[in-house]
Amino acid sequence: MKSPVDILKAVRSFRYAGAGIYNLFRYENNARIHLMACLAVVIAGVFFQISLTEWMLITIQIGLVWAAEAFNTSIEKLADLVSAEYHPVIKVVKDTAAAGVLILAISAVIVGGIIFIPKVLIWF
Ligand SMILES: Nc1ncnc2c1ncn2[C@@H]1O[C@H](COP(=O)(O)OP(=O)(O)OP(=O)(O)O)[C@@H](O)[C@H]1O
Repeated sequence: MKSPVDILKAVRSFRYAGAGIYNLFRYENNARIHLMACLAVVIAGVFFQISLTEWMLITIQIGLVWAAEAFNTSIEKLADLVSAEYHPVIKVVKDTAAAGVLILAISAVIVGGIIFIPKVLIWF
């Protein structure tokens, strides 16, 4: 009887996704900026000993921004393949995909501000 779950296929999918993550941080400038911002937030989280709930909120925000960056990069690559020349529709496609990243990045900054600003203000 054929197994209902193809483990090898799942492992291969993980490998492909891993290659995607590697390419994202290796070649995409914005993804590297988000990686550095993430490291800064994790260091700040450890320094200020933030709560479990705050860690969960920050983890969700980081995941959302990275996922948006991955989708944005994927759309950009596909758009470049579809039309290397300037095209007004490609402009809308790329600008809208970038807007998705920006919206989630702003939300991450707001959440980070709500968590960290009161902790910094205690010093003053
Ligand atoms: N083929 C195109 N047709 C129309 N506008 C384009 C085209 N390529 C890029 N653009 C415009 O330039 C902007 C930047 O596009 P680009 O692909 O260089 O993205 P990027 O964010 O600089 O990413 P990367 O540096 O990773 O390639 C787009 O948001 C869009 O406004």
